Amino acid sequence: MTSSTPGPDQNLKVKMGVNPSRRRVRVIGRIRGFTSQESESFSHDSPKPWITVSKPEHHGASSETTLTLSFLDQFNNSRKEASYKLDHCYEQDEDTGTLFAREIEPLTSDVLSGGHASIIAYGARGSGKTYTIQGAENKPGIAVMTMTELLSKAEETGKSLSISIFEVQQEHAYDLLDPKHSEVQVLEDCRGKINLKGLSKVPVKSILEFQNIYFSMSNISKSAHKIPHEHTRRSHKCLIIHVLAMNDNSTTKLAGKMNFVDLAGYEDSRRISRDGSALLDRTNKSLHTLLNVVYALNANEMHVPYRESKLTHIFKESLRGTSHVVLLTCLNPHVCQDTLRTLSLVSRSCQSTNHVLTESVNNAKSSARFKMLSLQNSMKPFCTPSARKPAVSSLHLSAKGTSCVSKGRKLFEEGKNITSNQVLIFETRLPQDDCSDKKLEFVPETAAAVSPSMLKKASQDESTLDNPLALVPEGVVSQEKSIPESVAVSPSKLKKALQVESILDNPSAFVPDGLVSQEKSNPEFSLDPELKENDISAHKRSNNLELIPAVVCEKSPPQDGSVIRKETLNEHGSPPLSERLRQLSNSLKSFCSSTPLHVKMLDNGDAQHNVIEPKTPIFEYGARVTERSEITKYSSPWEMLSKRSSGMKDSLVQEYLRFLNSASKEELKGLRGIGEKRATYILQLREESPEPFKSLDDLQDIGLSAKQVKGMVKKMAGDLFS
Ligand SMILES: Nc1ncnc2c1ncn2[C@@H]1O[C@H](COP(=O)(O)OP(=O)(O)OP(=O)(O)O)[C@@H](O)[C@H]1O
Repeated sequence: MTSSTPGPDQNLKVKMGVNPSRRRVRVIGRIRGFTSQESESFSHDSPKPWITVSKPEHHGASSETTLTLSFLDQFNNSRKEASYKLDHCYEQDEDTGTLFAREIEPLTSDVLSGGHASIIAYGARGSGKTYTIQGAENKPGIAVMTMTELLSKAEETGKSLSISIFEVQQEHAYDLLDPKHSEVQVLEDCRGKINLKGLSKVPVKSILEFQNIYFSMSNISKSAHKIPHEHTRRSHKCLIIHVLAMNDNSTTKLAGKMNFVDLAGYEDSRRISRDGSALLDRTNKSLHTLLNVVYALNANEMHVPYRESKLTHIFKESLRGTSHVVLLTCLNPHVCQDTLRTLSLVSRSCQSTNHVLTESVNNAKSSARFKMLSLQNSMKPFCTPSARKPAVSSLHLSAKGTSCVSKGRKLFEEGKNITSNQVLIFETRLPQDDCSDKKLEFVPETAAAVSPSMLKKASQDESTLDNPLALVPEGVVSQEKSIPESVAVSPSKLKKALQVESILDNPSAFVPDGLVSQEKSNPEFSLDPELKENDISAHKRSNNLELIPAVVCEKSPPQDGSVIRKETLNEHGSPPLSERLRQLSNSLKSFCSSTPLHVKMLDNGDAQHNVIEPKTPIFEYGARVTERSEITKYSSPWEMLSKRSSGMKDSLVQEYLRFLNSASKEELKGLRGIGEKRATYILQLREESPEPFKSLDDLQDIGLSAKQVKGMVKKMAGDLFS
C-alpha cells in the first residue's frame, strides 16, 4: 500500500469546537484507530493518520467542530483545504469508553424514564461503525456498554428489558431473531404511531445473555443465502432495546426505547459497475434520505421525509419530538474518497442555523435554511450598483418571506445590476443573539448566480459541495458576462440537486414552479410563485417583457430551441405524459452527443474564472479499486451502446415514477393498469409523502406486480417510436 501511505501533505485536520450544539440531531465524528495490519504496513515509521484534530475554533454562541481537510493536489503540487462542520470529533486515541461516557451514558436515564434515543453509525466501508456499535473481541462497543448500564439501572427501578434485532435491506426489513427471518411490516396508524408487525422481542436479563444473542444475530445476513452479489448483502443492522415498566394492574407497558443502527457502509455508486450500482443506489438513497431527515429535523422543517425510506419510517417515533438522536460519523484514518464524501454529506445535513427555535421565531424558520445555502464568508458582493436595470430576475425567498420579496424588489428598483438569466439566492439572516426579534435581515450582498454547468462543477468537486456559490467567478455580474444556459434554481432545489447524485447531470430539471419566459432573446427565467399578479405586471411593464405562464415546471425549455406550446398543456398545467416522454427522448439524444462527465465543465477560457478543483488522491483499499474512471471508460461501441441504452431505460423509468408522483387523478387513470381505486390510493399515498414512488419496487405498494410494471414501461417506450 505504498501509494496510499499518508504523507504529511495529505493530512486531514480537524478543528474542534467545544460548545455542544443544541441541534435536534447531534452530529459527531470518530476517527477509527489503525488495525494491526495497517500498523504493520508502516514498518519503519509510526503510522500517521490522514485526519488530525486541530484546536477549537469558536463561532460565536454556536461553536461547532470544523474539519479542515488539506491534501496534496497531484496536478499542481499545491495544498488544498476544505471545511466540514460537526458537533464534535473523537480522535484515534480516544477509545469507545470515552465516547460512551460523553455521548451515550447521559441518555440512558431518559430512556429509562420513557424517552427515546437513537445512535446511528454512518460512514464509508471499513470506517469502524460495527467496531463502535457492537465492538470486537474484548472490546465492547457502545451497544454492549449501554446494555450493561441499562440492566443495572433497570434492576434498581424495577423495569425490565427486551431486545429486537433486524436488518433493513433494499427497502425490506427482516427479523433476525426469527429463525425464518420473516419480513417485518411497518404499519403507521392515523396518529403516526409506528407498529412493526412481525418483529420479535426477546427478554434479556443479563449482559451475557445479551451478548450471546446480539453477536450471533448481527452477523447473519439474510440475503447472503439468496443472491451472491456483494452489493446485495449491504444492509443496515438495527438493535432496539425496549424498556418495559409494570402497570398498576401488573401488565407491562413500553416505557422507553434505545436504538442502535449500524448503517451499510457508504460507497459511491459512480464507481461501481452497472450490475451493482442499481442496488447500491438504492442503499445510498436510504442513506441520503436519512441525512435529509437529519437536515429537516435540525432545520425544524414542517415536513420531515420519514416515509421516503424504510429505515427512517421504522424509526420515525424515535427520531421526532424530544427524542435524542446521535449521528455518529465514522472516519477512515487513511486516504479514502468515500470518507470525504460522507463527511461532505453529513456536514451539509447539520449546517442549519436552527438551534431549537422558540415560538417567536418559528415563522421564520424556513428562511433560516437559506443561510446554509448562501454560505459563508467567501461570498463577495455580487450586486454592484449600476445604471442598468435588471431585465428579469428571480426571487426565491422563504416560503412566507414576503418582507424579503419586497426588499428584493426594492433592490431591483434601485438598479442593482443583475443579468436576466441568472439565479439569485438571497441570504436571510436570523439575528441569532436576539431570538425575540421576528424581523429578518435581508442581505443582498450575498445574492449570486449559478448556472447548470457551475452546479455540475460543484457536484464533481468535493471541496466545493458545501459552498457552491463560491464557484461563481467574482465579478461575473459586473462584467456583464452572461452565463449561458443558466436556469433558476431555488436554494432548496439546489441543495437537493447537490445531494441526489442522479440528478446532478440535469440541474435544469430543477427549475421550480413559476413563470418561464419563452422569448428567445431572454433565456428562461422564473419568478417566485409568491409574487402577486400586480408584481408580475410591474415586472412586465418595467422590463418590457412578454411573460407567458410556463407550466413546464420540472423541465427547462427544450434544448433544441423548440417551444412547448401552451395548447399542449393540459388543464392541470402540465404537459401530457406523451409530451414529457418526447422531451425526455430529445434530451436523451442531446445527452448522448454531449460531453462526457469527466470533461471540465467550465470552459470560459478565462484563467481567472476557472474554478479550482482539488483533486482527491485516488488509492486502492484492499481489493476495491476506487477509480472513478470505471464508469466513464467504454472500450467498444457495443459497451457504449449498452451503457446508453441502460441510461435511457433508467430515465424512462424515472419519468414514469415522476408521473405517478405528480399526475392528477384523471391523468393517472389514463395509464394502463390504473383505475379509479388505484388512482385514489396513489393520491392518498402522495398526501402522506410528497414523493411516495422512488423506485419500481415502490409500485408494489399499490398492488402492481413487476410484470405489470414492465409491460407498462415497455408500452410507453414503444409509443415513442409509433
Ligand atoms: N477504533 C478502532 N481501533 C482499532 N481498530 C479498529 C477501530 N475501529 C475499527 N477497527 C477495525 O477496522 C476494521 C473495520 O472496522 P468495522 O468492521 O467496524 O468497519 P465498518 O465501518 O463496520 O465496515 P462495513 O461498512 O464494511 O461494515 C475492523 O478490522 C475493525 O476491527
